Amino acid sequence: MMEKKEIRKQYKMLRNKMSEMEVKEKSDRICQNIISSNLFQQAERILAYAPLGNEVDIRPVIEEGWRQQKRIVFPKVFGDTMRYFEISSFSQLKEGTFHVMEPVETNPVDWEEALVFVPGVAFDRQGNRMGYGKGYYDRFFEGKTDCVKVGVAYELQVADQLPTEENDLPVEYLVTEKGVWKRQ
Ligand SMILES: Nc1nc2c(c(=O)[nH]1)N(C=O)[C@@H](CNc1ccc(C(=O)N[C@@H](CCC(=O)O)C(=O)O)cc1)CN2
Ligand SMILES: Nc1ncnc2c1ncn2[C@@H]1O[C@H](COP(=O)(O)OP(=O)(O)OP(=O)(O)O)[C@@H](O)[C@H]1O
Repeated sequence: MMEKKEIRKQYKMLRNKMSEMEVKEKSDRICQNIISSNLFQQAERILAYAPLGNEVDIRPVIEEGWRQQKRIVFPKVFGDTMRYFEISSFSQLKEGTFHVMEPVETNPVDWEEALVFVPGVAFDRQGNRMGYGKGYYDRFFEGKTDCVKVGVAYELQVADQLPTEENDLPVEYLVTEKGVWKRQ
C-alpha cells in the first residue's frame, strides 16, 4: 500500500517535470496514433476526458471526433461516483471538482457500449492502471463489459509492472507516442 503511494508520487513527478512543449509534442503524436487507429475510426460513441495538468492532451482527438459526427461525453464527479454528459463544444466545460474541466449537465448518457479514453498516472503493458487513488474509473466501469478501455499515456508513464489490487480494472489497450498496444 505504501509502495503504491510512492510509485504514484514518482510518476506524477516525472509527468509534472515535462515542459509545455514536450507535453504538446508528445500529446500530438499520441493523438495521431489514436486518430489513425481502427479503434477510433470504428467508434461512434466515445467516453473522453478533459486533460488536467500535464495529462495527455487529447483535445485534437475530440475535435476530430466531433468533425466525424461521433458522440462524445465527459465525466463529472458527484461525491465518490462520476457520471458522463454529452457536449458538442469545449465551451460546455466548466472547472469543477479537483479543478477538472467538467461538462454541463444538460445531456446525461449511460451507454453500454463505447470507446473509453482513460487517463492515468502510470500504466504497465499488462493493462494495469494507477490513477489518482480515488477509484472513480474502477467503480464506474465495473460490469460495463462492452466498454473498450484505452489507457492514454506518455511512454515515460509506462512501468514494467504495477502492483495490482482486487478492484483494479485493466485497460484493453494502451496508447503512447510510440504506438497502440493491446494488453499482453
Ligand atoms: N482529466 C481527468 N479527468 C477526470 C479524472 C482524471 O484522472 N483525469 N478522474 C479520474 O479519477 C476523475 C476525477 N478524479 C480526480 C481525482 C483526484 C485528482 C487529483 O488528486 N488531482 C491532483 C492534481 C493532478 C495533477 O496535476 O497531477 C491534486 O489535486 O493534487 C484529480 C481528479 C474524473 N475526471
Ligand atoms: N469497484 C470498487 N468498489 C468499491 N471500491 C472501490 C472499487 N474500485 C476501487 N475502489 C476503492 O477506491 C480506492 C482507490 O482505488 P485505486 O487506488 O485503485 O484508485 P485509482 O484507480 O488509482 O484512482 P482513480 O480511478 O480515481 O484515478 C480504494 O480504496 C479502493 O478500495
